[in-house]
Amino acid sequence: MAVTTRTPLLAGNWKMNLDHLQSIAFVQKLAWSLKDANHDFDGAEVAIFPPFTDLRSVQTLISADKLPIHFGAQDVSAHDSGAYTGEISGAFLKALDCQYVIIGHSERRTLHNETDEVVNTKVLAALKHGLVPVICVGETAEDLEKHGPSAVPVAQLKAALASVTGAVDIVVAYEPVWAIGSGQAATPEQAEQVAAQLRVTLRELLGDEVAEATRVLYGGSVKSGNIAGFMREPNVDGALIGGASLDLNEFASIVRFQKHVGT
Ligand SMILES: O=C(CO)COP(=O)(O)O
Repeated sequence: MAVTTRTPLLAGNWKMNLDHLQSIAFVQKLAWSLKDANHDFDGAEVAIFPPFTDLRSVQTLISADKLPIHFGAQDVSAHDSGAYTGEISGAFLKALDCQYVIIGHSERRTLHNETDEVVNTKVLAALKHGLVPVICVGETAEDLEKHGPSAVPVAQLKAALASVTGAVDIVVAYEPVWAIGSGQAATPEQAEQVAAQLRVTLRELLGDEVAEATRVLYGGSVKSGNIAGFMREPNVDGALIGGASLDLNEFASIVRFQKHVGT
């Protein structure tokens, strides 16, 4: 059996919370808190996804103080530039040192009618601009009842990766829609089952090497009280955390649950 060398990723999706001043205070306190706790930043990567208007402030702080915290945006335009009022180009995000961008979050799929095709064009745009897409997939409660746990997430991943080839750097986040913000997280076994299927899909589409290297995260009502269970699962390489990432102590506690790499 292959040994995993994937570095776990604990990522906070702030959604539409915290302005740029609040984000600066939060990132400073988070860095102090993790440093105080001797967090092994090489053993578990920490990333935050603030609103667009915070990114410049976060970039400046992280770069000036050399904080070992990664960051990304919550969305990206499928287009490079032009008459697209309100949209943000991947080139602009790259210029702000964003490493990641969340694509296809269920809130964008439902509130902004993002189809699988739109998600795919955004994934291609992210890769073109050197950003790592965090591709979100997940089934609704109705899908779960009708099609079982893996069918919809696997189909969404296949659609998101249309025309994607080669040794790409991507992250996949399995976020069951019924678990987001509901307080009702999936069980670690449920998350593992779907994560394993997503990895099989990655293997089919992009080959063994990419499938082995790609982090598959679980997201949906992750808290400090349930993170350990998810981190024990072999195919779950971290978490995408919403509500709990806005609470400094909660987020710091979640981040500190490290998975042993290389076993
Ligand atoms: O949507 C999520 C992260 O992207 C999960 O949100 P909650 O952790 O608030 O359930």
